Parts: sequence; C-alpha cells; structure tokens
Amino acid sequence: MDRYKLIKEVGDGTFGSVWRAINKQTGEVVAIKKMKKKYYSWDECINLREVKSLRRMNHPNIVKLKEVIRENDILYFVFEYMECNLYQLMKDRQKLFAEADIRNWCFQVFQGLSYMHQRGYFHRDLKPENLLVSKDIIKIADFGLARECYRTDRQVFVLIDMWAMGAIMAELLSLRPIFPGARVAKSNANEQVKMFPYHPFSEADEIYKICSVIGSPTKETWLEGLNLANAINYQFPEGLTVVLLQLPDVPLASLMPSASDDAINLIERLCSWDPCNRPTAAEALQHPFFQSCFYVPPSLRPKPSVARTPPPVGPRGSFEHQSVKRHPVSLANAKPFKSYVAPKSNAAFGSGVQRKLDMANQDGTRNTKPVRSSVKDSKYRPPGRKSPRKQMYSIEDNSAGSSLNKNRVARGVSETADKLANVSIGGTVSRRHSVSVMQQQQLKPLPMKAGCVGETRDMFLRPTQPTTNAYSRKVAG
Ligand SMILES: Nc1ncnc2c1ncn2[C@@H]1O[C@H](COP(=O)(O)OP(=O)(O)OP(=O)(O)O)[C@@H](O)[C@H]1O
Repeated sequence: MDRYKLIKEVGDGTFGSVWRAINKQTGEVVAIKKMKKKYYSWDECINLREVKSLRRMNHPNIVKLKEVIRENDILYFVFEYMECNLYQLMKDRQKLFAEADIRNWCFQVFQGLSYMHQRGYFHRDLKPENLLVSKDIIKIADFGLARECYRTDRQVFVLIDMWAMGAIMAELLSLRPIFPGARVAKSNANEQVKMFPYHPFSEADEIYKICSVIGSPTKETWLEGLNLANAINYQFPEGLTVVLLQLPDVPLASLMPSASDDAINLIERLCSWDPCNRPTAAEALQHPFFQSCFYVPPSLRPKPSVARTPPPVGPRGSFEHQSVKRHPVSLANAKPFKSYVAPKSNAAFGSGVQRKLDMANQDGTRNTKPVRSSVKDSKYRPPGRKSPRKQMYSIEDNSAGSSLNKNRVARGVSETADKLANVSIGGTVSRRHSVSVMQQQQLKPLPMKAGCVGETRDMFLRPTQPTTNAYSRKVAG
C-alpha cells in the first residue's frame, strides 16, 4: 500500500470505505476500497463475490478492478477512479435532468448489464449509489452481492436487475425514489413492525408501496405471483389500500409528469410484477426510448486515451425537440445487441506476489453496430418468455458480501418467493429513502417550462423544479 497515497475519503459503504488515492509511481488517480472486515487468509479474499465477479468483467460500463491487496490482514481493492455516483448527482438537485442525459446514462448501464448478464452474473444491488459517473460516462460498481447463475436460471435471475433499473430510471426522471422506503436502525424497526404490519419499515410496507404505484398483481399481470401468495396465505394489499388507507392509484406518468411516453413505457415494462414480462438488458436497448442513441465503438474513436470508455451516447438533439417524436421498433426487426467478449481469465496468482489485474486489453472492436431503431410505427412489445503480510491479487468467491439486508428497495420484488415468504410482521428491511408515496402525490404543479412540447397533460403538470428534495441518504464527501 505504500505505493499509494490516500487523498480523501469519497464513500463509506456497509463493507468498506472508499478513498481517492494516487499511485505515487505513475501519478494515476485511483479509488481504493478498504474493507471493514479483516481477512486472515488470502483464500478468504479471493473467494469474495466482488473479486470473483469483477475479475471476469471487462467492459467500459463496469468499473475496473485494478488490483487486490492484502496487507496486515486488511483487504484493499484498487479501482479506476470515478468522479461521483448517481445519487450524489441527484441529492441536492432542484432542476430535473434533461431526458437526453438520462437516456445516455441508462443506455450505458444497460450495455454494462447486458454484458454482465450474458456472462451469467447478476448484480442484485443496483441503486444510484452504485452507478458511478465521470463526465458523460457511467459505470456499474459494487459487486459485493453479485451472483453467478446457472444458464437455465439466467433469464429469470437477471431480471431482478431490470426491476431495479426501472426504479432507478423513475428516480432519475422525478428526482424522487419511486418506491420510497426508510432508513432505520434494524433493532428499532423490529419492535415497531411488530406493532403494526404496515409500518413504514416493514417489507409488507414496501410491497404496499409498490402496489400503490403499479397496482397489485392480477391474474393477468402475475398469475404465478398470486399462486405463490396463496400458497403462503399472503394477500396483496389491494383491499387494505382502499379500505384503510384510501390511497388512490398512482399513474406512473403523474409521478414523472415531464417524462416522455417512451420513458414511462420502458419503466412500466421494467417494473412489471412478472419477471418474464420485463425486457432483458439487451432488449431494453432496443426500446424506442433509446431510438436516438448511437454508439461509437472504441476501435473507431479518435484518441487511444479514451478507448477504454465509450463516448457519450445519446440523442443528437435536445430532448425538447424530440419529446413528441415516436419511432417505435419491433423487436422482431431490431438488430440483435452485440456485446463485448469476455476477457480471458487471469493466470493463477502466486501467493505473496503482487500482481496487477490484466483488465486493460479491452476488445472494443466487436461492438461495431450502433443500436438504433429502424422500424417505425410499430409498437414495442415486451418480450414474451417463459500469507505473507502483503499480498496482491488477480482474483476468485464470496463471503463478506453476503448480507441480503443491504438494500432491498431497488432490488425489487422479483425475488418473488423470498419476498412473499418473508412478508411477516417481524420482518425487517434496511432502506435508504424517507419520502412517502403520499408526499410524492402532493407534488404541486409548477410553472410550465418555456419551449416544452408535449401532450396536453404535460402542459398542466410538467414541473421544472421540484419544490422539495426527496433524499435522505448519506454520502461521504
Ligand atoms: N471506483 C470508485 N471511484 C469513486 N468512488 C467510488 C468508487 N467505488 C466506490 N466509490 C464510492 O464509494 C461508495 C461506496 O462504495 P461501495 O458501494 O463499493 O461500498 P460498499 O461498502 O459495498 O457499499 P454498500 O453499502 O452500498 O454495499 C460508492 O457509493 C461511491 O460513492
């Protein structure tokens, strides 16, 4: 570690604190994650999920793990440095993001996810804090909960991440969490939840909040989920919504009045009760929301120095000019997504030897086609599917990153059986948001944005500046 100079703490997560640091030899700025747990053997380290999964990832939209160091029983991950995370960009922001920016970010994240999912990994902890941004580039980080899934399960498991992406997209568009939870001490929550099953800190409440936004599942939207619920004698909170709490339905568009129809449609698809109705990442890239996105492969980029990260992708014009255009695309006619090829595994590491991860040999030549819609006036359809004191490493499985309670909000309801089975009065959940759906509904219409073009409803509802900031998450720095 003496090769690095720690500059400033930039993040403090459940498992580690993250520092901006400089490599004294090369001058390179890096991010060093110092794990909180002690690691007494090298075997423990190489079996961490974060290590096992990240060593296999080599994509411009997945944060690069450069080195793993164990020194005095402390484990350090050396990552490429990113300026901030998406939550930091949102938390103090008053003005909504341009939809073009959101499109650009989401397009990149879906590319990273598509790459990861095709290799059999799913993230399971997607949230704004784990999407890191530097200029126009966004990368997926924090693979502490990432899991590998068998080929047969892949289609279903990876769709967990897609739910989270729907929630993140909605949050970006409204600057508010769409299914807001609360962050509380678990011990407190336990007591309080026992007293009232729909207490805001319970999992039941989280399901309730989801139902109040997207409606309770029906036979049409999620028969399997209803059967599962029946099997464990669980009733979705539709009745309670009406009888006890009198919450009206919340059309998604009213929570994001400035969002285009395409954006709303994609979020609705992603946040479908039935995982099989959610598009995969590759399919999401073909959604009309991304019709104006283009991608320049690294091999065609002018400067080698930027070859490891994609250039800004996104609309060529401003959103204001494009918001009423519709170029729906039929999946049947859409070009298949072409992904990066998995990097070759690193050679086995030698104990006690510092070794750099060979993550720099990215092959960008394969992703040569821009993802673009070509067929007009057809409707997008969702897919129908059923030691030495000092060690450094090149990587392999898991132990420390196994707490499933980290954050369930963004991870969503697709862990169906899990979630339904755990809906009990004593259940606890750790969450980060604190604003209720009721508060979201009380958003007052603000003056119309000059120059906006949209449908009639937009003209009355389009806010340019939310009056309150919905965030309560804590971020270092
Ligand atoms: N490569 C990086 N460059 C810059 N900042 C980073 C980097 N990696 C992480 N961070 C910052 O540190 C924060 C915590 O990192 P990370 O999510 O990896 O830790 P964690 O302990 O796993 O957190 P969590 O509680 O979400 O599980 C991130 O939200 C981000 O703000």
